[in-house]
Amino acid sequence: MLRFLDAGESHGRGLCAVLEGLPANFPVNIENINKELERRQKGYGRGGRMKIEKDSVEIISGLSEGKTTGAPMTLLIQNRDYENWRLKSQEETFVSIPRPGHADLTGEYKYATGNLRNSIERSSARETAIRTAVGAVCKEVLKELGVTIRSKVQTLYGLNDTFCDLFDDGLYDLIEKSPMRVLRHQEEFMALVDSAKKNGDSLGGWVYASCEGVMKGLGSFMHYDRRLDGILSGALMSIQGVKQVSIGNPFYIATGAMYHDGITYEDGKIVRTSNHAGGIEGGISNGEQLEVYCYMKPIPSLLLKLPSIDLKTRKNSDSRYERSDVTAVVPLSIVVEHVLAFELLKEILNTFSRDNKEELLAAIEVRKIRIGEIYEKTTDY
Ligand SMILES: Cc1cc2nc3c(=O)[nH]c(=O)nc-3n(C[C@H](O)[C@H](O)[C@H](O)COP(=O)(O)O)c2cc1C
Ligand SMILES: C=C(O[C@@H]1CC(C(=O)O)=C[C@@H](OP(=O)(O)O)[C@H]1O)C(=O)O
Repeated sequence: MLRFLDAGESHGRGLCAVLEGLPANFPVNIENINKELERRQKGYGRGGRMKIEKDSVEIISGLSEGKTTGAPMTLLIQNRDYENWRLKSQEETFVSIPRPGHADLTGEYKYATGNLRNSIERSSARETAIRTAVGAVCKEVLKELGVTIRSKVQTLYGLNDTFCDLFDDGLYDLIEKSPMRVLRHQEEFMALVDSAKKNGDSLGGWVYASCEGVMKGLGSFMHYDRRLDGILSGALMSIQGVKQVSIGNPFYIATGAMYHDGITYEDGKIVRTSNHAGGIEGGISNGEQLEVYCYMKPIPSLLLKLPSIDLKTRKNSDSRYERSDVTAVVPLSIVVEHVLAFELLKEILNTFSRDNKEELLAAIEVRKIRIGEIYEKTTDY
């Protein structure tokens, strides 16, 4: 079974992960992983931290001559900001006023360390850097299996009536117009971020990701915890700030006749007439493009004051601000890709369960041949 654990605090020495269960003989190019880490750091609306960090991964186990060996893989990312934090005094880093929407208060309810900084450090989305590195390794394997993943920002600050594509490389295409509001250009995205920043406010929004080449038959309806839609949405919901996940377009409200994807034969092959299901039916992948949408709430660190409390004085207080992103929808889209990469590879290995590249490719091939044979033979269904 493919699994990983990660560790590390936002301003500690760094982040690390141990990824176990990779089949042997898959090439892993560290440059490709670093490119993904760089993509995750970009995006208009990021705060000062991203000017300090320049993420790159060190892989200290699990690779030989650039290929997986089947051994556990250990990944490390250093925090450059550690140099600025390590000499800070306890008073400087002490926090007793929780930010509404962040993990400051709930973490203290649970761990009771007496300093909210401890919750802030581990709950931070800094952790998504190492999750992206893990997912980038999985992407390397998926590439060999013919699976590719892309993402884009769908809309800013959660307005369901704006449907735009904002790719992290800056391309911006309108895919559907709304009479209410249309974000036409990247400049408009930037203007919205600038205005939120000026007002001391923050923004959330929707991102979209698609996976091509996903083989039919991942996941299962045999038990609730094996359903692919449940597995993917649980993992995506675990990303810091994500509050809604949809398999298929959540904005497409339609009747059954409009919604459900027809099944037809074309040249002896089963073909779907549309893909509103987003690639999963009955908890199992149907071989269509896998399409997911995630909504991120607005960033909780705001200059604008919200009601809060001071746990030290036990009095009401304005909320406190600390250095922050205004919006993180662009990096979120990259994180979503990598969370999907890990989960998809895990499900592929759960389904085809092989220990090396050659046997895994052969097992996938057997399934494809078998499905092809059924299509040819079974004209009666
Ligand atoms: C890539 C990324 C960057 C983020 N940057 C910030 C930030 O700078 N400031 C902040 O307060 N929250 C930021 N967040 C969101 C918080 O981490 C998140 O709201 C918090 O962990 C609580 O989320 P939850 O209620 O979904 O667990 C970021 C999230 C992501 C995915
Ligand atoms: C460090 C990252 O994101 C951080 C996530 C985050 C939060 O509260 O979640 C708060 C900010 O950190 P800082 O308090 O150091 O400015 C973001 O920069 C990153 O994405 O690598």
